[in-house]
Amino acid sequence: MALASGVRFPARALLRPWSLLRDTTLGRSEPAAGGGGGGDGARLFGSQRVLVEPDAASGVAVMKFRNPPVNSLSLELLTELVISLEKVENDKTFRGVILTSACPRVFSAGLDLTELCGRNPAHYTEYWKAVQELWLRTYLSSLVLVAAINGACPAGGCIIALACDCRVLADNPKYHIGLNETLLGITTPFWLKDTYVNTIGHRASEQALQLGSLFPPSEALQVGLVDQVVPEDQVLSTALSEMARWLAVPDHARQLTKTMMRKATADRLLRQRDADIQNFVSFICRDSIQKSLQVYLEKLRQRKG
Ligand SMILES: CCCCCCC/C=C/C(=O)SCCNC(=O)CCNC(=O)[C@H](O)C(C)(C)COP(=O)(O)OP(=O)(O)OC[C@H]1O[C@@H](n2cnc3c(N)ncnc32)[C@H](O)[C@@H]1OP(=O)(O)O
Repeated sequence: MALASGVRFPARALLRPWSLLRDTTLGRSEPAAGGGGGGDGARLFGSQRVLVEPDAASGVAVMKFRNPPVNSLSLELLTELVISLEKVENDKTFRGVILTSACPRVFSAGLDLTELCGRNPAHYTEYWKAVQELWLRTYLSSLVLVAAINGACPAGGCIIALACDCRVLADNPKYHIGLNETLLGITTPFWLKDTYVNTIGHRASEQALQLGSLFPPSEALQVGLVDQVVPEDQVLSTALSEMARWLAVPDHARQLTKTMMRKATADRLLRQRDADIQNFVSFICRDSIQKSLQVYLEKLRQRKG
């Protein structure tokens, strides 16, 4: 699978990349974006953990994460997301994608902590490459990406949302969004910090990153982390209206402008991807970091209700 930024996929994906995209959505598709039929289109794009509901008429695909219970970003989900996005991007029918969750109450719980605990350096290397790849693929996408955030959106979930062009958040006080890495005893890599700064500014990022702040909807709107907060049942329709606004602009001009705005940030990572991986692997392998993550994961498992 030729991917621009060179992520290594699991062996079965390399041998038969589309094995990850076999249709598992038959009979389960909901109506597609813009009221069109998802039927045959859904068969083209669906995968086990990523449902894609394409609407060729509007040129918009709704991509839903389905990795229950909390859409944690496992290696498999990261891989399927990258492949699904690439597939939609390569189909010139599509000009926009709405990213949302098929799991109730959670957009994404962020990186899968079981991928970060008790594994070996080769696994961490593969995993971090996949994280980088998803970020590059979304951040530099020529498509319009709108996040319809219909649930909690911490850490890696927020990172996906930040890579989109526009964010619509459901107005539920439990749906917090932000980068809370410090509360897990880990730090945000420079390229995610840069994305935060680009979105909410330096001072707000400095404060929010150090405190590991997770913002409820009203505060997320105030700080500029999301563009709209709407009642939960209007998240998708609002995301579609936003999409229409962005698609009203000629593609070439919008794309050139997006590249102009984002290239420097992405280039900083592209110039030092290998060093960033080594940095991550040596950091995550430290005993103290492993301990912090295990304590956090244990607390999560014990915290019920
Ligand atoms: C250089 C160092 C590394 C830099 C990395 C920088 C970038 C990003 C980092 C990250 O993304 S780290 C992950 C941070 N994520 C979180 O802190 C979120 C943790 N989860 C929650 O707060 C809640 O689960 C939720 C998302 C608000 C949902 O709450 P809900 O009450 O609906 O579900 P729970 O009962 O809490 O969870 C159900 C089930 O899922 C497990 N789980 C939750 N989050 C994760 C996760 N991120 N990874 C793996 N597993 C997770 C949780 O333990 C429960 O499991 P069981 O007890 O049912 O087995």
